[in-house]
Amino acid sequence: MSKTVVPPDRPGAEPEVRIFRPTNRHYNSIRVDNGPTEQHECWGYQSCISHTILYHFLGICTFGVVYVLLSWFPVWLATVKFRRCSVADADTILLQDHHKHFHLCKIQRQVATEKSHNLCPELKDYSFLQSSVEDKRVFEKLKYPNGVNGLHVKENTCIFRCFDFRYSRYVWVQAEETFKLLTGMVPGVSCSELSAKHLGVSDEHRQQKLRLFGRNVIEIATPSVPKLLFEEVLNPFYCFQTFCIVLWSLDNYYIYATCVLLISLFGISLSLYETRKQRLRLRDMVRKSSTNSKVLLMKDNGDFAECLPETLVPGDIICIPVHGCLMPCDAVLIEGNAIVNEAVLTGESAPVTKISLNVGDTEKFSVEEHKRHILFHGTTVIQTRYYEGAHVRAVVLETGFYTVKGDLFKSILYPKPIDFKFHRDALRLIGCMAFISCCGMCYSIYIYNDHGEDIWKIILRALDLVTIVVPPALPAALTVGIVYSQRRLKQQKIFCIQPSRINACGKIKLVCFDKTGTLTEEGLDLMGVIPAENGHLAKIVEDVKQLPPSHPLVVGMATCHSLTLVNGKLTGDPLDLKLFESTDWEINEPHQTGQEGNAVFNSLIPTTVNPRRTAEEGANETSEEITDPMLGQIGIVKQFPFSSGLQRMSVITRELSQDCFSVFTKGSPERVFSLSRPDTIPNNFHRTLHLYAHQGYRVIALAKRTLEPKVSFLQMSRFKRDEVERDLTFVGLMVMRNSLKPSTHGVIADLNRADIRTVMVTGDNLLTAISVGRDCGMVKKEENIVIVDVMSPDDRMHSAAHILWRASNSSLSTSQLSLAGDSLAENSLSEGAPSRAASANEFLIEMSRPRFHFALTGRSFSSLVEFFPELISKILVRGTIFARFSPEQKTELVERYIDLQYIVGMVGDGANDCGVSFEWSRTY
Ligand SMILES: Nc1ncnc2c1ncn2[C@@H]1O[C@H](COP(=O)(O)OP(=O)(O)OP(=O)(O)O)[C@@H](O)[C@H]1O
Repeated sequence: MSKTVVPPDRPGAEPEVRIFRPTNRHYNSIRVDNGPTEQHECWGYQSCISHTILYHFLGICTFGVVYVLLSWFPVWLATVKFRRCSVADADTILLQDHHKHFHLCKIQRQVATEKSHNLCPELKDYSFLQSSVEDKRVFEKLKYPNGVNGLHVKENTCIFRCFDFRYSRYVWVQAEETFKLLTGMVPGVSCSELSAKHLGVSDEHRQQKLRLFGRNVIEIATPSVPKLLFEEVLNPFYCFQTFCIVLWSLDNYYIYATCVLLISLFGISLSLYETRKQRLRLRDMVRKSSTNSKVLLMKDNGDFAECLPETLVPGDIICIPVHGCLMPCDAVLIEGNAIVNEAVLTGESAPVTKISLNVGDTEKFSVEEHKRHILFHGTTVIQTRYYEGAHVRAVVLETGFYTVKGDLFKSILYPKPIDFKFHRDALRLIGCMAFISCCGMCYSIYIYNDHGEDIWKIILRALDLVTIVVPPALPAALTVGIVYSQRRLKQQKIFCIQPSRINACGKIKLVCFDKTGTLTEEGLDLMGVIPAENGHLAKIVEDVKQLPPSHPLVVGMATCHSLTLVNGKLTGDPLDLKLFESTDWEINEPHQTGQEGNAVFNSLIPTTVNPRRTAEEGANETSEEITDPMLGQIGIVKQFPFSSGLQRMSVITRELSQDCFSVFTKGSPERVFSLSRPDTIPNNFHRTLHLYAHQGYRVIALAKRTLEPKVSFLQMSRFKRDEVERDLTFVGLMVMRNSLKPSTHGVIADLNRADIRTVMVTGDNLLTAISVGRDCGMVKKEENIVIVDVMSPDDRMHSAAHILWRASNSSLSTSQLSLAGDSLAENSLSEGAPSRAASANEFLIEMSRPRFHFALTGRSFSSLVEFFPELISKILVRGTIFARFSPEQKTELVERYIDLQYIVGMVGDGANDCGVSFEWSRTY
């Protein structure tokens, strides 16, 4: 620590003594967090006159060759042009990204606030900045008497250091002596803190934040043609080509040199044209999904004012219009609900219901876990639902490139470099050739010299050898090839956002398919419902209308969904739509029927459903029914939307003429089974599920719970998901037909012919997936499927982790599955038993003789990863059916295949495949 005496601000005032923490004066590097999983490394550099002179001297002396060479190698450029120093003192940093690529970034100094004494309360969200500013304030002021970035440095002005890298800003945190990625969302903020926000941000605070975060725009720079040309021409291959053309011209090979020149010019122009077109298309895409419409902003005094979307900053409170809007930022709903179309992010156009944050939820807020409360930038709000007289309000979380949409565009602009073996081998080959040409060069110099040739000829001949060994027209040929394939793909309506990956696609060895909506039709047909009666699943009822309207299965099908009326048309998840339509009930949304402002529950206006009345029923209505319009109407008062990971959705409903609330949960039979009271599970549940799933039907289960009459509306509105989804009463099953798409067979057959493995990874039931896998030709008739059940250790049963191998059909004889006399049932492998592990290996080898496929569920996959990591690769190379996989597991599976050196393609259609596709497009 060192004490510094700072001159007084006012005449007569005492000089201030400030204590500075020692900064890291060593030349070591620092690590910079770039999100939860990525880290950059930084080294500090400072401009210095001697280095600058050296740099320009070398550049001028070599006619610009040094400038060009150093622009390819940032580490050398930093060494030659700057002086090394600690990161705390640097004005330029050398940054190594998590792909191990180097970049040079200039450090900027920004003014944080004009009134430092207001800094603490105002910028309390950015306490890290505060420490940075506070420690440096006086020091910086003395250093920059003439102002920073055109802003006059007034008394008490604070300055912070930052650098921008790939549309993200990193801010220097003095207390931690590191740079931190700037995020709008305050790290560690709780849901209750966010939902308790009732007033907007002061104008002054907004100005400061605007300076910190920049304008709320996603502006993709389109480099000018000369800039692109410069970047394109300044690539080592084209420079080598120029060298060859000059050499051949000097050697009188005019025609050959002209030909290569023309080919190269053609290649460069074509690649320039395509690159620019690509950038322009991307820019237009961003613009199309952005909005310029004014936003209603809540001010710090509670008033509302209109503002331009580009001036929004994190922490602002905005009002979502009743009739929807295009979201200008990422914001979390704190009041009211919204129906959103997220197709721009997920590809799924079914409306998604977003609900406001629970007041009093002390949980830490996280984008992943609280997605259902977040309205994402670029998505369309179709409608809003609100408390009477209140606005639908949301707190801005992130703006501009910091939003999820911004992330998506950043990943397109800066894809993960492809580590392609082919590229590495090509470079090795060029290296070998260069070595051979060097040997040849030395030999020819020796021979020509021996023959007494003149020096000019010796140089020409020696260099000639290099140009012969390394083919100079290679880059032009590659460019033309890629552009041509891109055009052919476009004719097939296949658009490629990264043309350089086309070459890699030719090397795909395995394609993972999602099932529903990809291999099978998006729309499902309801085959029938199976109500549970007296602890038994009765016969299938094909027409739901045959059941009484008050039957819990019918009420559940009519209420447990997230359907909504958009312009009078019922829209939502196709599965929910089919189930609802089969009940012949109708749905009413108050603001759709012009009852805006009518509060059915005094505060919340819910969606209501009721059985459609036939003309005959209408005529026979009793006077009581006519006077009480609420009779028979059921309000959907709270929704827990469908989640792929949870495999279920729930609603809380109330019959308007009654007092108590009911819960309906609909989801995968396994999940509903685990949430239901055991005494309510029908005795033939497993048998019935097996029967239908085995034939490829999609089976959904429904369960119900009636909440106690004393539960008030307020208590109900505060219920968390796990508080209501328990102790359910099993109600019945819904069986749906899920037929293959007409093109599926052909595509799988084509891939099989091309010797590309096909794999299904789905969220659906294992038996349904196996059946679809057989139907589409992924598993041939004569081939067998072995189900791998990996059991976790069970303390109660005193059993270790073990694997059970089961045949999926009876055609697989026990002798085929048995090994060394073990019967199928006994063929289990226990953790920590080496002798058994060896037998498992043999077992797997045995399996591969006739063609076998493995099928496993997400739960078994997790246990396999945890308890038998050594078997993963063996199971994956034979694995074809992966069922009940959560979106995260789908991503993990693709990564595991990549680790096994497969080049993987992923075909999916919905939000639950987005993680994989997004990851894959970055990973490969
Ligand atoms: N709208 C819904 N309501 C309740 N449960 C559903 C709904 N949609 C699907 N499910 C259940 O959740 C499970 C997982 O769904 P998910 O969307 O992850 O995968 P999937 O649609 O079955 O298959 P795929 O991954 O091939 O698209 C489904 O198998 C089904 O049992």
